Amino acid sequence: MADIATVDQLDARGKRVLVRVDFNVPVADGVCSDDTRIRAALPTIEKLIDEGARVILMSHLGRPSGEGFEEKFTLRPAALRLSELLGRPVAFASDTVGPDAQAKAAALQDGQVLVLENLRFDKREKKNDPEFCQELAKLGEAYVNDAFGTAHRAHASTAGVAALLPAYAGYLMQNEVATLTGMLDEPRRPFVAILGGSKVSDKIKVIDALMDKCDTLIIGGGMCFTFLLAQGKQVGTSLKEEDWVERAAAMLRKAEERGVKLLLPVDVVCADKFAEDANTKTVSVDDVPADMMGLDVGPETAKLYAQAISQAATVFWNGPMGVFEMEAFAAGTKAVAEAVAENQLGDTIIGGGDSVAAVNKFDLADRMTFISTGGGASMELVQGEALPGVEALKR
Ligand SMILES: Nc1ncnc2c1ncn2[C@@H]1O[C@H](COP(=O)(O)OP(=O)(O)O)[C@@H](O)[C@H]1O
Ligand SMILES: O=C(OP(=O)(O)O)[C@H](O)COP(=O)(O)O
Repeated sequence: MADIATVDQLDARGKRVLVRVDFNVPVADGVCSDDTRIRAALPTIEKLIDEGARVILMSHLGRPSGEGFEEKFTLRPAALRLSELLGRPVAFASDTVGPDAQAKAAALQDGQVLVLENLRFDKREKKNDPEFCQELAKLGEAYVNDAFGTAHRAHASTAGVAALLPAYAGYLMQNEVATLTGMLDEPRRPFVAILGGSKVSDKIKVIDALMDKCDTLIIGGGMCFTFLLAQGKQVGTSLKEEDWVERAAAMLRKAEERGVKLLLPVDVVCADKFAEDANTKTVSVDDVPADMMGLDVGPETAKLYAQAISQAATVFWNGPMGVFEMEAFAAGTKAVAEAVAENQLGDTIIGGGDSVAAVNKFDLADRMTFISTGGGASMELVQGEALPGVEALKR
C-alpha cells in the first residue's frame, strides 16, 4: 500500500470526511443481527471522531432494485447499532445525496457522525455514474475508503468518488490488504490452504493461485466430488460439475508438478436426500453408493486434515467442508475449525464467506489470527486480481 495515502496522513480536524464503510450487515426484524462489519470499521471512525472530523458514513446494504427506498434494505438498523457501539448519538439521513443528506452534512459539528441512507437505493451507485459521484463528493472535503468487503466493486462510492476528493485508505482496508497480500507474498512455511464450499467453478481461480503459493492444499465441501471424479471414483448423487472434471484433473497434475501436497477426502458422510433427517452412512470414497450424496467429509478425513493443519505455520481457510448448516453434516467443518483454532503458533487466516459463519457458529472466532470481512473481495485479492476500491486510492 506504499502508493496509497492512509487515514493517518489526513488532517481531519473540522473537515467533512466522507467515509465508505461496508455496513452490509444482516438485519432481522429491523435489528442488526451481526455487527462484525460495523465493529471492524470502528477504529477508523473513532480516530476521525477523536480528531474532530465531521464524519459522513456511506454504505450499501443488500441488493435493492435501485428504484428508491425499500424498507427491508434501510441502513437505519446499522446506524442504530453504530450509535450503541460508539456510545454517542449518530445522525441519519433519509436520503443519500438529496436535501436531507445535504442539510445534515452541512449541520455536522466537529466530532459528530452522520450515516447516509443506502447508496444502492439510487441506481447510479452501481453504474459508477459520474453525476452521482459528483453529488457524493459535494458532501465531503476528503474521502476515506474503509469498505474492504466491497473493494471488488467499481461503484460510485468505492471507485468514482475517489478521483474527486483527496482520498485515503482506512485502517480496516489497510489491515485486510496487508494481511492477505502478506500471507501470499511471504507466508511462513509450511503454508496450508483449505478450500471448501459448493463449486469448483466458483473456486478454480483461487485453487490455481494458491497452488503457486502453498505447500499443502486441502479440498473439501461439495467441490471435492468433482476432484474425486477426476480420480476416476464414483460419487453417487453428490454435487458434481461434469464440465469441470478436466480442469480438476489438470489441478491434480499441477499439484504433482509443483510438489504441492493435495489432500482429498478418504471417507465421506453420505445421505439419501439433502435434508437434516436423511438416512446417513459414512463410507470410504471408493464405496459411495450410487443412490446417495456426500454431504460432509468423514471422520478419517477430518483427522487427516487436522493433522496437516496442526503442522502449519500459515493457514488460509475458505469454504466449509460440508453442509455445516445442518447438524448431521457439520462435523467435518467443525473439526477443521477446531484444528485451525488449536494451531496457536501459526498465522491462521479465515477468508470470508461461509467459513466465517462456521467459525462464529462454533464460537472459535477469537482464536483465529485474522478473519476477513470480505468474501468476494478476499477471494479476488487471493486470485491476484486488482481490487477497484484499492486501485482508486492509488496516487
Ligand atoms: N458436500 C456438499 N454438498 C452440497 N453442498 C455443500 C457441500 N459441502 C458444502 N456445501 C455448501 O456449500 C455452501 C458454501 O459454498 P460457497 O458459497 O462456495 O462457500 P463460501 O461462502 O465459503 O465461499 C454452504 O452453504 C454448504 O452447505
Ligand atoms: O457482502 C459483501 O460481499 P461478500 O458476501 O462476498 O462478503 C459485500 O458487502 C459486497 O456486496 P455485493 O456482493 O452485493 O456487492
